[in-house]
Amino acid sequence: MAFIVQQLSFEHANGTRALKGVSLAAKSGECIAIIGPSGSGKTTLLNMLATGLKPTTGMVEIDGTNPWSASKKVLKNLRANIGLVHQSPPIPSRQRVITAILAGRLGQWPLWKSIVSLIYPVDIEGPQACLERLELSDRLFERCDCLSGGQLQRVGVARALYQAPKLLLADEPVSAMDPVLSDLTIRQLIEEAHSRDATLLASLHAVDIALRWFPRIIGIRDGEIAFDLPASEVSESLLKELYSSEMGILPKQDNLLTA
Ligand SMILES: Nc1ncnc2c1ncn2[C@@H]1O[C@H](COP(=O)(O)OP(=O)(O)OP(=O)(O)O)[C@@H](O)[C@H]1O
Repeated sequence: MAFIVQQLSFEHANGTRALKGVSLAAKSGECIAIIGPSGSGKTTLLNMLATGLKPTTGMVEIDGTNPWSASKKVLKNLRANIGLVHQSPPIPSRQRVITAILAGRLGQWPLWKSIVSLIYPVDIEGPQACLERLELSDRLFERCDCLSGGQLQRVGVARALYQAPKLLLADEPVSAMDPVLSDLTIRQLIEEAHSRDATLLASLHAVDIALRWFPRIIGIRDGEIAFDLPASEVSESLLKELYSSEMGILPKQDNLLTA
């Protein structure tokens, strides 16, 4: 699902300007990584595309629709086609893994089915298949508060795979995983996007993973786009500039590529 944002700005209630005039566009089926220092605005941008935050100024258009001037019905349909993987999945701790994954389709099901799914699993094979892709199928009936941080993140990814959205947004989806599982999980997200011509936009602190898997890289710093380039054109000096501290301290290349 294509999207366009133009001159997008967002100011938090306390006056922090998290985004300052961001413009970018993505086509259906594109896979894009957003990288940048902590606090640069990555989560804010993803939340705006997920229609969870309304821009202070600027325009968002997803699949040709401005969510903030759309009717309730259109907005509901749009949201059912947008999946957001949170860095810390907002899953009630006592919930079972299967229920958490089924919740991915709450926006697509009629009300009665959504309510039943919270009490009784209305589908077992679907969630199981999503967990298998992430090597977690043995945890289908486990309670979420019995999982590690990295396992819980994979449940959040499984929920998005089960939802099968046309716009897949992922906010630091592998930050709690080891390198092997991080690679596996990102590969699954990319394959999912390719198989359904869905657009994938993922924020990542692991620059090596971003460069390895994503053809297009957007660098964001202090609420502004620093670069938007094919991965092959993201140079060491661009990365050093992106991550250099306000104090002028430059990161070592080794640190960037193993973040
Ligand atoms: N609820 C909030 N109230 C006020 N300021 C906020 C709020 N949430 C985030 N911010 C500020 O907005 C800016 C952008 O934050 P954001 O979470 O988008 O950055 P990020 O790039 O995702 O950071 P990280 O990599 O650490 O997750 C930061 O300066 C942050 O302190």
